Amino acid sequence: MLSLDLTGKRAFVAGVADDNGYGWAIARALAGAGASVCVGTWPPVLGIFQRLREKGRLDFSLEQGGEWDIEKVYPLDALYDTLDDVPTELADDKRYRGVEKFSIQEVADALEADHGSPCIDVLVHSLANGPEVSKPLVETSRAGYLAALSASAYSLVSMVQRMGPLMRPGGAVVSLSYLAGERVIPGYGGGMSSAKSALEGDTRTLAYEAGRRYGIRVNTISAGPLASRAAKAIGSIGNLVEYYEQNAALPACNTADDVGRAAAFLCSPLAAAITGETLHVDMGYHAMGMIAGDQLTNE
Ligand SMILES: NC(=O)c1ccc[n+]([C@@H]2O[C@H](COP(=O)([O-])OP(=O)(O)OC[C@H]3O[C@@H](n4cnc5c(N)ncnc54)[C@H](O)[C@@H]3O)[C@@H](O)[C@H]2O)c1
Repeated sequence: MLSLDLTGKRAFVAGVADDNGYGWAIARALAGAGASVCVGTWPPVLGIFQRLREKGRLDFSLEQGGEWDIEKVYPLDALYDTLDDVPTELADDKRYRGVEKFSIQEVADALEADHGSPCIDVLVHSLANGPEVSKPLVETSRAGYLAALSASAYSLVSMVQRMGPLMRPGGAVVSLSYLAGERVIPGYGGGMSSAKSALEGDTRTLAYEAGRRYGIRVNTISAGPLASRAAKAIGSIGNLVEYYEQNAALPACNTADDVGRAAAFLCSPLAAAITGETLHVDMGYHAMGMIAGDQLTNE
């Protein structure tokens, strides 16, 4: 039988702060396939994530039964490449108090110090941030647009640049994109649609460059809507889920675990020839050119 086996592999999943989002579902699927999983958590939500974990409020169950656990949580703010990029004002920000070594390079150094080099087989980028996401693009400020691109797209480039050297040949990178990068989704503003376009374009270029340099693959998953903490902050996510349930090719909305399993496949040897790809995991919604009428669904 073909098996999706990641035994003996280590994954670093950036963008995990609760058990609702895509990052968690991907971590769970990777662990279910046998990988050991480290996560990167944004400092402002690190304390709450650690408290949830200590109090046993995170669902560590595996789909096939049994439980998994996180190998190590690393604080990570993907806006900053090195310690020199961290603004001094952050020292006074109580959300960052007591948290150190959270720039991308410092996390790469910490991974190397903990596990040696090379030490990573799977690198997951499951994070995004756009301070003006609720503003239409046409009303977005330059600062808001660039902040969205910096947190949500350049962060992938920086992670591959700084963690690629820690990856074993045959390894794989996966990020999370959204249909707004290629089609108009009203309400997904603030330059976030531009950030997803950049993420998908960069996936192709990085597939070539990191493929030649480190022998790794780089893909992105364009996922359907999920009521994660980040998506709830944007609002109207419930309507979007309902819209997919009515109008996707398969009339349903994908689950977080659907995306988790697809990511685990992309990171496994089963996908050894797949790189530079944007894989839609959205019940085929992306393929629709016109929404389905009842007469078609009832046939
Ligand atoms: N939820 C959806 O409907 C949907 C659809 C398609 C794609 N996505 C993408 O999936 C990915 C994960 O999002 P999610 O919806 O699962 O929400 P989520 O809230 O679970 O994950 C987003 C994570 O990004 C982290 N983050 C924000 N700014 C950061 C920074 N500067 N440095 C490090 N981490 C930072 C947050 O703390 C959070 O843990 C994102 O790229 C998102 O755009 C989400």
